[in-house]
Amino acid sequence: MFAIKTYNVISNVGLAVFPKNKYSINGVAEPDALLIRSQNLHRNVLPVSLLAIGRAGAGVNNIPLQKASENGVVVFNAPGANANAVKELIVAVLILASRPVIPAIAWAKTLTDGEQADVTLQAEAGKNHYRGAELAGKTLGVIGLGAVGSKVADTARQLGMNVIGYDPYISVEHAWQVTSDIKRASTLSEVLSQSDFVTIHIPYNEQNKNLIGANELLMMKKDAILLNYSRNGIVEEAPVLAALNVGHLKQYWTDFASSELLQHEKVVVTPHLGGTTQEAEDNCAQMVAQTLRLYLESGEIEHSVNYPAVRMPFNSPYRLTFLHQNVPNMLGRITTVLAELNINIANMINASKGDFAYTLIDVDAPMTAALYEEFEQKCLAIDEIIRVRGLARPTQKEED
Ligand SMILES: NC(=O)c1ccc[n+]([C@@H]2O[C@H](COP(=O)([O-])OP(=O)(O)OC[C@H]3O[C@@H](n4cnc5c(N)ncnc54)[C@H](O)[C@@H]3O)[C@@H](O)[C@H]2O)c1
Ligand SMILES: O=C(O)CC[C@@H](O)C(=O)O
Repeated sequence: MFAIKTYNVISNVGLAVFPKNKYSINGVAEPDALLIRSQNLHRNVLPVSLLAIGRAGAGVNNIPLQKASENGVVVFNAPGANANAVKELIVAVLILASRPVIPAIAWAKTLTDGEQADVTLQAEAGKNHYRGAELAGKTLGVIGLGAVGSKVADTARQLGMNVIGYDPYISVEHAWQVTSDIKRASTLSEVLSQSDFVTIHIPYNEQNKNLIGANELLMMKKDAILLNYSRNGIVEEAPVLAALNVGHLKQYWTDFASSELLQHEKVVVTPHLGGTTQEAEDNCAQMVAQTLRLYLESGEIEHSVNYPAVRMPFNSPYRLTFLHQNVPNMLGRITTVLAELNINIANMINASKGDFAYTLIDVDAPMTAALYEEFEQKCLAIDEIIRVRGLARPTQKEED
């Protein structure tokens, strides 16, 4: 049995991925895996039992990645699984930022039939106060052309907007997805200075902390509108409020609340709604539950943010897995341990990601508990090996 502990509201479509005869959900204090959304794990102690963390979403800034890597905890996310939901919300925000639909609806609700004019006449007479502007022909700057940004850029083009994209680290996969008729900016200032709207779709990390501050706001057009549906720490709040106060920035729309922002009349805060659609919650939970299950049962890694992707079908009924540091001669040292114990290798694979690496070795013969214990002790005596697991190929019945 594997034990999963969940935090936040996780869709049942995701939880259904774990068969009840093989998994307990929220049954034990020391689980094999956590399945979370925005839960902040930075102050949590990661139990020794913990093999994996699944983030049902894109952003992983709520997870202590370095600590997880060093403790042999593989962290998975659900790349792209909520991108359509965010894109649709951004389209709504662009429209609502250009047309005063929300105040107009609020005003219409106040109308009552009068002696001089009924509500129809009053609505016609008052609508001029709620004149908006169209998106077509305006310029949208998109910072980050990953799963969300590439979709936003595409849809904005379909709405007739000019689009300038900025992503110096774009992946080949996303480069293929981005519509070819957007302008590519090679600097942040290029995208900021030319856009009527700027929308940010990048991860929060040390490098992107405060990416948009006073200097960057000054580069923006007067009366531009800024959207932050990525993370709060990417945009510095105080200079944004100052720019709104002096009329340099027209509006700030964000998915991340703070009491200062909520007070300001030119700020609109949505309560972290980007990925909050039924479809996105189902997609995210299902994708990450499947990768958690794959890792727990077969040792294979897909969509991890801290360890490399490694796929290898079982070549024999027994498998050994090694999470280790990415340093020279690890394979030599691991295979030496196996040779010392007279264990024959049927197949193996090794890959690395940054400072960490992963090796899967299928072995010919089953290992007795005593032999496995000896093998594990020898492996863990090697400082650079972080975690070792022994797995048996799931039977067809178990896979069903
Ligand atoms: N509001 C929400 O509910 C919600 C939902 C989904 C994602 N998000 C946030 O949006 C972020 C992006 O999501 P995604 O699915 O598109 O991720 P993604 O990994 O597919 O794309 C991120 C892109 O940002 C680029 N990038 C990184 N740093 C950059 C920088 N300084 N300048 C320009 N580009 C940069 C990367 O190269 C990548 O292409 C997530 O990390 C998360 O924080 C929020
Ligand atoms: O789980 C959520 O609702 C938030 C998701 C979003 O912030 C993400 O990074 O994917």
